[in-house]
Amino acid sequence: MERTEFTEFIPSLPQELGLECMTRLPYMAHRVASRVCKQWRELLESKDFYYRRKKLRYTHKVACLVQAVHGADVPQGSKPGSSPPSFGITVFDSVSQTWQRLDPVPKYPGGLPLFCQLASCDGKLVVMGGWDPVSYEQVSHVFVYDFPTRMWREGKEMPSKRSFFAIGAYSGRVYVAGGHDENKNALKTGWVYDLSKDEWAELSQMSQERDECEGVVIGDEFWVVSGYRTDNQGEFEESAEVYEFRPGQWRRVEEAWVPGRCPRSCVGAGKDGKLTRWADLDPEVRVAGRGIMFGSRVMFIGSENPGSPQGFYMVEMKDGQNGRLEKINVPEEFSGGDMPQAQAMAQTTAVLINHSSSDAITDFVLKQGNGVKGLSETGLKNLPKQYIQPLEEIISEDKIMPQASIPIIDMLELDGPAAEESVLLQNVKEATHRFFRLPAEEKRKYLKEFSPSNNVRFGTSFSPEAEKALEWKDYLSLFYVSEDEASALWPSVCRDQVLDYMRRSETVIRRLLDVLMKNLKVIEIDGTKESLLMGSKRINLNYYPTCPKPELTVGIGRHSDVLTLTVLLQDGIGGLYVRGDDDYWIHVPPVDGSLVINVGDALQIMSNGRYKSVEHCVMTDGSKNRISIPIFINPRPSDKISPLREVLASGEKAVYKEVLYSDYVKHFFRKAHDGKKTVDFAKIRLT
Ligand SMILES: O=C(O)CCC(=O)C(=O)O
Ligand SMILES: [Fe+2]
Repeated sequence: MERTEFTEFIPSLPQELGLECMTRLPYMAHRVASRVCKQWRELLESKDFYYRRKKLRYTHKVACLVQAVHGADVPQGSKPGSSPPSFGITVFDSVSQTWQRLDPVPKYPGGLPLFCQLASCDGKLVVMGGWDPVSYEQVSHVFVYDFPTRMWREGKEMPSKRSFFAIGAYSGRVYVAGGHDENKNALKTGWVYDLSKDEWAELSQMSQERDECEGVVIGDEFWVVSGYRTDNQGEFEESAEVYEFRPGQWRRVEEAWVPGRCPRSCVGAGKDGKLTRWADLDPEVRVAGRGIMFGSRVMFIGSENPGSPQGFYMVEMKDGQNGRLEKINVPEEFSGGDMPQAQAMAQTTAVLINHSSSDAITDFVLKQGNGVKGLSETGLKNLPKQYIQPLEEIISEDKIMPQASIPIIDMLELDGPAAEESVLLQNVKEATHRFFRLPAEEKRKYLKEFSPSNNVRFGTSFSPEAEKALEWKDYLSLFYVSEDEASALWPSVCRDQVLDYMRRSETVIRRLLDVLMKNLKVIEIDGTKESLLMGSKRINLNYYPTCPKPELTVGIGRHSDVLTLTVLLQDGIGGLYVRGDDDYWIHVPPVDGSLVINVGDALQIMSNGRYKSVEHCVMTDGSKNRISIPIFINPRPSDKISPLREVLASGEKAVYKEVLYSDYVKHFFRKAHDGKKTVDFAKIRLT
């Protein structure tokens, strides 16, 4: 029997009809469909087919997000102690509600350069610049993604290196302006890249330098919003520059932006076609800030409450008012809330760009932070004054209230006169800086894999194995066993000063515990109680390097400490927040010569909930390095903790059961920071 050649797209359907069916196939199904046969692949990848779909209006916009990719391989030569952050481009189709990840760009098996900029131009996705994720050097690569063929190609490199610039595309060209060069000099220059000719040309200069400005194309203008000058690092300006495509010249606009506020990711063209801060658009997403227009709909990335997980939302914008906010279901793999970050180089997250599988209309770029842990701009308050007072006063007036978890206490009489105290504090801060200034190879010796002792550990983040996002922090953690052990094993650049500080903080710790216990009717801290309350000690030297994108990450996510008390010395930078009774966050300002005392979970359990452990977190700073030095006062690992006998003596019902402290700590470290949930581990459940 003679074999029939199937030349139809769909066997037994006339070619015309088969083509009609193929045209209706949504873009997100093209990848799979192109594997059906050569004929389908050729059709789906052809330009004519794309124009046909476009003409018949079967194309629509999709959003492209730069998201962290978990579990990527660690390239050789990466920074010590960490795998470089790995990012990929996710495509979200709001019509079919489907999510896909694009192949990595050429040269970057891990996905993308860090901090690269994206634009959509002529239906193609253009990726420019950024940093090499291994060496953290600026790169000038250009990559272009073609959606029909799903292929990347390399474009002509940018004329020189430039990061954190504004980008926008218009009529087959990509415009870049501002940012900074290799030497961190803010730039007022700009370039234009012609996509089809693969050529770069220089633009005229803006009126001033604009580092970390943000770009958006509105109508036939390229807006370069805010940014700051080299000498005013981080001082975001209120002005913008507008490049008018037609005459090809810049115009300066004053009062275009909220001064001091970073514009990155937050800028868009609103429904009236004017420059908009997405954060102002929908009050329901209280920690919004990132958005993308899909015609009359806007996709938001944000949280409903400060600190609560970040989600994706869609809102219909009707005339003059916003419609109901719908939560978009995001498969776990693409939820992108927490972003993995490299050691002390935590960073970007997502760039959402408006491209279409077919047609790019307005280019827009949006970065999504791991705002998951971010705090709302509105929910912040300053620490009430009554918490800032001398230790003597607090103790003598019995002011440590059962509910108080955040007294800041003047560190009077550590163990000696005040002048000595300030030298002591200065010394330990300097020792901390000395340690973090050591060359990487030196610090590396104390990484988990290499450290001579489990009691000395250099690392990053909190529970790196459990967290999807690492925190923007390095630390040296020193568990105190004995003076001899410490002298032998702790790094010599800081050992003596740290030991001295620990030794002399003993007095203040005992006095605090005395008064805390007195309030619980514990008359005497005998040997057993002493072990239970302060049987083991650890000191951390925390280092939060300047973060190029502070709005996108955190130093430490929201958590409470597991222990009895934390005695924390911070430098003058600030950034520590504690959670107040309501859902607002209080900044704990640095007060010279003072310590911050945090009540921990173990004390909450032992006091049967009369003292509450304090939830806190640390925000990153865009222009300064910060250090902090907490001393962690713990029960011993082998102690069983439960509400104290004295607390229950009057018949009060125990709220917490007895738990082995080491089990409690293990439970804490098994997961990422999650506010105060750990304490539920010890809660007695009422059935
Ligand atoms: O750096 C700070 O201010 C807080 C540090 C902290 O919360 C911790 O190490 O548990
Ligand atoms: Fe803490």
